[in-house]
Amino acid sequence: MTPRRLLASSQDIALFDDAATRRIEQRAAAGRPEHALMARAGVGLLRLARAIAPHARSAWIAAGPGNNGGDGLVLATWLQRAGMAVGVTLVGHAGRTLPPDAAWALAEARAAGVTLREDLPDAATRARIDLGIDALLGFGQKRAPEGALADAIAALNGLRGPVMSVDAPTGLSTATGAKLGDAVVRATHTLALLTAKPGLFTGAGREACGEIWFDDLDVHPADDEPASAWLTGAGTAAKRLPRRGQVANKGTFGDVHVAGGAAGMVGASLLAAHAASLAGAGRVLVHAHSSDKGGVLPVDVRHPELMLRPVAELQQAIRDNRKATVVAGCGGGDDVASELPGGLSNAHRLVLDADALNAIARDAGLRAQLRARGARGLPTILTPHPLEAARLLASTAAEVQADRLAAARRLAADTGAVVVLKGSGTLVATPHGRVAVNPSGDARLATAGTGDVLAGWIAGLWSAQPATDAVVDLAFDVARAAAWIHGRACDFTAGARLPLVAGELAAHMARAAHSLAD
Ligand SMILES: NC(=O)C1=CN([C@@H]2O[C@H](COP(=O)(O)OP(=O)(O)OC[C@H]3O[C@@H](n4cnc5c(N)ncnc54)[C@H](OP(=O)(O)O)[C@@H]3O)[C@@H](O)[C@H]2O)[C@@H](O)CC1
Ligand SMILES: Nc1ncnc2c1ncn2[C@@H]1O[C@H](COP(=O)(O)OP(=O)(O)O)[C@@H](O)[C@H]1O
Ligand SMILES: [K+]
Repeated sequence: MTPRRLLASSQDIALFDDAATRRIEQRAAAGRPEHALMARAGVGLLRLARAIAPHARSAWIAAGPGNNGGDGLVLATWLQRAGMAVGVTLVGHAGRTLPPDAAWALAEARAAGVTLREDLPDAATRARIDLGIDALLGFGQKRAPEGALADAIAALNGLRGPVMSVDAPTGLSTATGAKLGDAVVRATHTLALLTAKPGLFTGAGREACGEIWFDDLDVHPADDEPASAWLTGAGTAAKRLPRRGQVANKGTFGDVHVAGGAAGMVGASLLAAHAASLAGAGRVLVHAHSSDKGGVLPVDVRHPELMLRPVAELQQAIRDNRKATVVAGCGGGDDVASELPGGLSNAHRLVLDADALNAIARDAGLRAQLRARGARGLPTILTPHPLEAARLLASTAAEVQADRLAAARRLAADTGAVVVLKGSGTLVATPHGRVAVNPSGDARLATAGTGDVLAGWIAGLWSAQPATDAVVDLAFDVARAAAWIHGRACDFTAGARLPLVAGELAAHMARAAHSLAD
């Protein structure tokens, strides 16, 4: 297999944590001649290096003390043989015994006449480098790079041309996507080797990696090892597009009730409601708290299909329609708390966002009710951003971000709900520990109200699904599909520099969904 780009995959991609990658590496090495895997890694690196810098005449490789450095040395040998001016800085080698594969790669580089040094290239030399290679540390890194490693990272980040990270950017945890310290390589391209690792796709990973490519070294890792997590592919989102059969009527696609919209925040509930209707719901009813206080419009004139109803009608409506989907908390304020006991007991499908999550974080009784729902087979999807997740976990946003996968898994297990942990590389986790990482979207979504649109889209898409699959599987799929379309909407805007305004997001999501159906 030649290296391939991962972020635009149609299929889900298996991700493997460090322990699983280690097992895969050991099994693969045992069945091959000595150094064959590392030699094969060098071929993949050469192919991508040629693709990203086809006219490069000089390359600088920063090679660390382990097998990641070994991969870089194999690449250095190939580039040297191809006639390129190649310089290698060996970082952290002094006083260490190299692992056998890396020692072999060093001997090969030396034999090929590669210039090996221990100091960094000076400024004048750096200005002439066409391609930088970060082969300092890969998935063996567990602590912050310091000293000579940090200096080499700074030198790589100061290059004017492309920088390719071997397997992972140095300074990034391949397991969690968190920065290990202050020094992190900011690559233009990263080639994941052998396995795709979750940390590349979430938290600080995307920013550090640049374009992410993958070469499985012909090992097919998923054959013998269960995936630790999955990267969502377009096919998963396409699979959940509602089918609108010829004889369907609006009842086929269900009702969504939106509970939220405190004074000054009515827009949040309308954003969610509009998204729910575009995503597929048959009818959408908005119960905004401010309407009871005389503050709401009798109609959303831009979206007159939305039915604006008093809050007082919500509980009865949920009891009367046992198939309704409820989304609570968007622009909720404190008032939404009073709707939660009834919603948690009776809503057939429940999406909880923003202030509904904050209310549950404050109230042990509501938390117990949430868990009891799951035990009764009633599915819930929670859509926290990191701070809301931290409140539910009695933790801090920084702790959540330090290991987003663990936080999402723990919250899902604690609550019995499917958890959508938002942010760069949104995660979707089930109570039994399944995790999907969303590859679409970028910081154009970092504007007020885009989370309300996501919650509403989830509810609308869910409402339109027939109840054929197991409840948790369906909730997991719907959340993954909605997150994928939400991110994909970025590609339907005018350009990369301007934000995606929440009021226009659902229409862009509809375009993204249509492009999937084509
Ligand atoms: N074998 C093969 O055939 C294949 C290998 N492959 C390649 O191997 C890479 C993994 O290699 P690896 O296990 O040797 O770990 P690597 O990331 O090079 O780190 C080296 C050592 O550095 C140390 N260290 C860590 N952090 C540090 C810090 N902050 N500051 C200072 N030191 C630090 C730490 O050792 P410690 O000091 O903890 O004893 C660590 O063990 C993988 O990413 C891929 O590129 C693949 O191509 C598949 C084929
Ligand atoms: N840098 C980013 N990359 C990808 N998605 C992002 C980024 N920043 C924000 N988002 C997405 O935008 C949405 C913001 O939601 P949220 O934080 O709840 O804001 P709000 O409450 O204002 O709606 C989430 O879906 C989040 O995943
Ligand atoms: K690296």
